[in-house]
Amino acid sequence: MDLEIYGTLGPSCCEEETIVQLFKKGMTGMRINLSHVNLQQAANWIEAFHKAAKRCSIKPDLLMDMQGPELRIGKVEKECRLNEIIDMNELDIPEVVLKELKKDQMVLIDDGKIHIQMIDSIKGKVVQEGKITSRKSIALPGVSIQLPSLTDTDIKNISMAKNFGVTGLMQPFVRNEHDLIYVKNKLKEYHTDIKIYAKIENEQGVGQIESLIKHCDQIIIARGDLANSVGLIQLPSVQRKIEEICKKNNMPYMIVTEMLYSMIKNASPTRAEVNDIYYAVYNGAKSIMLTAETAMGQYPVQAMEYFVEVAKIAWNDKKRKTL
Ligand SMILES: Nc1ncnc2c1ncn2[C@@H]1O[C@H](COP(=O)(O)OP(=O)(O)O)[C@@H](O)[C@H]1O
Ligand SMILES: C=C(OP(=O)(O)O)C(=O)O
Repeated sequence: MDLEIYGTLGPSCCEEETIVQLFKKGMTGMRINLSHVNLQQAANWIEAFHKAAKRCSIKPDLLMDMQGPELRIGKVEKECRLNEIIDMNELDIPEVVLKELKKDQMVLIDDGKIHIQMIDSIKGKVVQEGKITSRKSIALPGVSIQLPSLTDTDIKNISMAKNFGVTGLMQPFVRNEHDLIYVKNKLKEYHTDIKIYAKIENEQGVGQIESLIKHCDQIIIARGDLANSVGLIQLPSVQRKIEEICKKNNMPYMIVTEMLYSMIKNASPTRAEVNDIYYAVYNGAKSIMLTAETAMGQYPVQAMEYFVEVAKIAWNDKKRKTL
């Protein structure tokens, strides 16, 4: 089966033994999210990853997901209750975001799980409640904040990537071809030949896909942030549009985020989730990826088993149809 199946490295799956189990279920590679940790800090996890691969006699992919122009809150732990009034300074928000806050601006935190509506430039009212934890994403719908393609930490991580056996770079919030050309040149500077995966996470990226294709190896439909930008109810339609552009251009693409979300807490998935995996693969995805399910979920190995088994059925059905 020529399908790439990824998990995300995190506290729930960082032991060598767990990674061995994930490989045995059929995982072909892992992603490390460098918004939560840098390569040096993750050295033990990455060593466990390579040892596990050796024990399973496989050569897996290791993708590093950069910080890039993505906005996140700092180190915070806060339960936000419906209608509670919050002082936004408490959330350790980047300065560039604080500057944009004004009455009625919506603020979406953690891939849109928590919604805060500003009542002035400092205080906001919780209109969709939830618990905020450290380094979650923050988005201001309708506001475009210009940030560099890579952070200083990203560049340090690129300089170390080869030593850690990284095979691919996931570039977040790709806005135009210049983001990818910049990344490609940075990789060249450090003599790394690692592949580039372009994450499409907002409307700007969706509008640019055709121009991105010649500068990357794969397009990623990163549904977490993408849904914040296009609106959750538009997500399936936008996903289909990206898939069609990729297929028309023979461009491999990956589908990621919340594919087995309920398995963060439950030992088996929902009917809707297994359908999502099946149609992602049946419709032509080259790669699929689990995120929080393996990184911080309670059932990382069981989640991978469902992921791989459903994907295999879809892959075989697709092959039979095209014969
Ligand atoms: N390297 C890590 N160290 C600690 N926690 C992590 C790490 N990677 C992921 N996690 C946890 O798993 C969650 C889901 O992972 P991921 O989808 O990569 O993050 P996010 O949604 O924040 O971009 C994160 O929000 C974080 O709580
Ligand atoms: C995978 C995604 O990116 P991140 O985990 O950085 O939010 C996503 O937005 O779907």
